[in-house]
Amino acid sequence: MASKDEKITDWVYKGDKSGEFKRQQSSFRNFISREPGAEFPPEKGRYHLYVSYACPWATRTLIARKLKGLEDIISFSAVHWHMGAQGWRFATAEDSDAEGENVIPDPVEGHAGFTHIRQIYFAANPDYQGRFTVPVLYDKAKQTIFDDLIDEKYRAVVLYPAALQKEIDEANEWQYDLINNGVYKSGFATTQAAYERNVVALFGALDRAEAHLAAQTAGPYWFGKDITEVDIRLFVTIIRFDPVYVQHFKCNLRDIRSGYPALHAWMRELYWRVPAFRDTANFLHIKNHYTRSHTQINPFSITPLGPLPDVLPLDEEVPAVKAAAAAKA
Ligand SMILES: N[C@@H](CCC(=O)N[C@@H](CS)C(=O)NCC(=O)O)C(=O)O
Repeated sequence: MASKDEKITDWVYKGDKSGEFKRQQSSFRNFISREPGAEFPPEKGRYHLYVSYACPWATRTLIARKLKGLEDIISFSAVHWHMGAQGWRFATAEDSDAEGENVIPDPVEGHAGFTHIRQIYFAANPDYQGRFTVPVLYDKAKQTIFDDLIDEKYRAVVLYPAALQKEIDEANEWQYDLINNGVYKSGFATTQAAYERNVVALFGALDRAEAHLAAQTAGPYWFGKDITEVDIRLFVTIIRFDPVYVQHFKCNLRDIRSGYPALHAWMRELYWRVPAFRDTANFLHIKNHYTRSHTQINPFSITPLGPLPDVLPLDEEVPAVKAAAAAKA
């Protein structure tokens, strides 16, 4: 946070006249490495991953963990979907509104009595002054944390192949700023100008993604036949787009299901045919978190029911798309 009197719920820094949301840089930048003598070597049971099913950044680590078969190596738990004045909190035995795999109190030894993610940050650094974000990777051996996950850490063989690294980096650069973060910059904007600038840029980037996928004939994924980091990073935003971002963050120039056929097909391919994507998409957490935590946007905390279903089946289209297809045939 920029200063001590900044609150968790101040998404735009006080005194920032631009009205623009600026996501902070992570400060615990540690890396697991196989190099001999590495400070953080890969080790079964040593690391615990804290996530929120609501958070796109956290969900991409869960997807990567599953795709790379790390489930027996790195344990995980998920926080409750509600983020209040103290930030993310752990679920308790009394919570009956947050179903999902491992939505549990802090399971790490030595963390008895921990109620919030912030306590893990302070245990790692009592003078920590930043935000308390997920995902967090906790190192039980060194009792320290990582709060910046996929960039380098999961970059091994499959998801970040050498032959594609340049193209992956290029795609990540515009997609991160304009799409992943673009929805937040649109939704958290506190001036009309900041909103319009960001929402127009967001849809320009979606058009670019749509054109790329429409031209991809080699396979269903971003680069054709193999899933890479780009699919993971883009998916976590696109899967939340219709259920949340269209209405909650006012990203409503179009929606995915009626306005972006290639993105829609790509997203559903991942969701319906690749368990790592479907199993980590928890719409209860996703919808409730945004609509009931951001009370500056939605003061009555009413969660819209639609659009229904959260994700259309592979062989179903919205009526307008069906009608257009019928007219063409
Ligand atoms: N450093 C993290 C940032 C992730 C992030 O911004 N997470 C958001 C939720 S989507 C969060 O936990 N925000 C809590 C806060 O800012 O108080 C990463 O890149 O992995």
